[in-house]
Amino acid sequence: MRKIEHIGIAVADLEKSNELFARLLGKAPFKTEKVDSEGVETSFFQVGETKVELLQATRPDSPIAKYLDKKNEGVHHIAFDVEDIQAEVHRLKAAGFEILNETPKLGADNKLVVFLHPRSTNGVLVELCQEAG
Ligand SMILES: CC[C@@H](C(=O)O)C(=O)SCCNC(=O)CCNC(=O)[C@H](O)C(C)(C)COP(=O)(O)OP(=O)(O)OC[C@H]1O[C@@H](n2cnc3c(N)ncnc32)[C@H](O)[C@@H]1OP(=O)(O)O
Ligand SMILES: [Co+2]
Repeated sequence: MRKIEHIGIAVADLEKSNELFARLLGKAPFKTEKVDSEGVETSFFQVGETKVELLQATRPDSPIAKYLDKKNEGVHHIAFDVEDIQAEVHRLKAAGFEILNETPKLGADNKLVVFLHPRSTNGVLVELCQEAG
């Protein structure tokens, strides 16, 4: 794991949260992107070497909609940048972590992504990211 690639924040209203985070960080998001496979619309703010990813649900069965049904807006996941995502999946599986998708899927910002179940990571949803190339 090389660095924190992004921190994912679940929000109810992306437009309002974009304004709030733009005021907080003193800059506009550098991109917005819909990821239909996850049922989310995202926006990204660059903060030094890492990013803040805001996520709004686009449909009721999205993980973000389900999360906000139970919890408040706030930190939803931490994403780590990895050099070889398949090697990390094998390493983490052997170390006893619960991998949610062993086959990496295409996420936002041209990244291949894998998630670890929060029940195996002290209650924190962990995402692994590798540049898709
Ligand atoms: C934009 C693409 C991508 C990127 O490129 O960056 C993204 O970031 S997409 C982000 C959205 N996608 C995901 O989150 C995919 C992975 N998540 C999942 O597969 C599911 O959300 C889950 C983690 C398996 C939970 O789903 P499910 O079991 O159906 O939900 P429950 O509501 O029943 O929760 C079970 C259990 O897990 C706790 N939980 C759920 N989400 C989180 C979370 N984000 N952080 C911490 N804990 C979480 C939930 O509270 C339940 O706990 P208990 O009540 O104690 O059982
Ligand atoms: Co993410």
